[in-house]
Amino acid sequence: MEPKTVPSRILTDHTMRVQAPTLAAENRPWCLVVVAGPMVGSRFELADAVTIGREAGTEIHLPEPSVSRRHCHVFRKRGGFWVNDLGATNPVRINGMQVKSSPLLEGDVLIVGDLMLKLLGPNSAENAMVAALHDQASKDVLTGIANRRHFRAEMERAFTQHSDLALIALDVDHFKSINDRFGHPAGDKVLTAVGATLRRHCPPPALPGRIGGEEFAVLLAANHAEACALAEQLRAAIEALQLEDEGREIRVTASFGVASRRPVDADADAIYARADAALYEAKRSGRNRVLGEA
Ligand SMILES: Nc1nc2c(ncn2[C@@H]2O[C@H](COP(=O)(O)OP(=O)(O)OP(=O)(O)O)[C@@H](O)[C@H]2O)c(=O)[nH]1
Repeated sequence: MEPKTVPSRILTDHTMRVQAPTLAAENRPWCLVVVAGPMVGSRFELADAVTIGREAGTEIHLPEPSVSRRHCHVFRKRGGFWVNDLGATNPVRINGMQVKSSPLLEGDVLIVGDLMLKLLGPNSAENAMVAALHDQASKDVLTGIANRRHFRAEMERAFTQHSDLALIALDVDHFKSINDRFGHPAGDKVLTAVGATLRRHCPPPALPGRIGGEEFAVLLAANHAEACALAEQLRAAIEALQLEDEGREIRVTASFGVASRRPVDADADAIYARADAALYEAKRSGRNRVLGEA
C-alpha cells in the first residue's frame, strides 16, 4: 500500500522569506535578540518606545565599550517599528547599511556597536525558540523560579535602573534534619513548596530566586519597610505550609534577612551581603524570624 503523505505548505511573505506557521497559542512580545557579538543570546522584549545604550537606566542596557551612552531609540510607528540614531560614535546600521532614521522590519538585523540584534515578531518560530531557551537557562529545575545565574544577572540589571531596591535573603531552617528524617525526595517537596510560596506572594516585577540548596532570595523595587513587611508575610506563609510525608507532618520554617540600597553601594552585591549578614543574625538569634540590616 502507498504510504500516506501529508502535503506540506510553505508560507512566504512578499519578499519570499519563509514564514513560520502560526500557532494560535503564540503571541509573544516583539523582541530584539543579540545574534552576534558580546551578550549573544540576550533577549529584550520591546515596549512601545525604548532607548538602547551603555548608560545605566536605558531600557535596553548594553554595557559595552562599543555602544554609546545613548545609542539609538526604537519606537512604534504606523504599526511597525522605527529606529533613530541618537548621534552614536559607531553609527547605527540595519542589515549593514548606515541609517539615521529608518523603519525596522521583522527579521532585520540592527547593528549597535559590536552587537547584532535581530528583530523577532510575535509569531516567529525563532522568537518561540529563543524564549524557550531563555526559560530553560534562567529557571531552577526543581522550583521553577529564577536560578542563581539569572537572579544575579537581574540583580545587577535592577541596580542600574532602580534607586529603591531591596533584597530579601531566606534560608529554610534545619533543612538537613528534614532530609535526614524524611529522606531527600521529601526534602525536595519542601523546597518546591517554598518556591511556590515565593511565586504566589511575589508577583512580577518582584523576582524570587533559588540561590542554591535551601537558600532563596527575592529582589524587589521597594523601600526597606515594604520589603520587611513582605518578608514577614513570606515567613508566616512558610510556617503555615501543611506538608506531610507518608502521614507524618513536616514542619517547615525559614529565617529571613532584609537589606535595601544605600547611596554608597557600588553594586548589588553590597546589598546582598547585608541581607545575608542579617539572615545569619536571624539564624543565630533563634530562626523563624525576619531581621532587617543593622
Ligand atoms: N533534598 C534536597 N536537599 C538539598 C538540596 N540541596 C542541598 N540540600 C541539603 O540541604 C542541607 C543544608 O544543610 P545545612 O547547610 O547544614 O543547613 P540547615 O540544616 O538548614 O541548618 P540551618 O541553616 O542552620 O538552619 C544539606 O544537607 C544538603 O545536602 C536539594 O536540592 N534537595
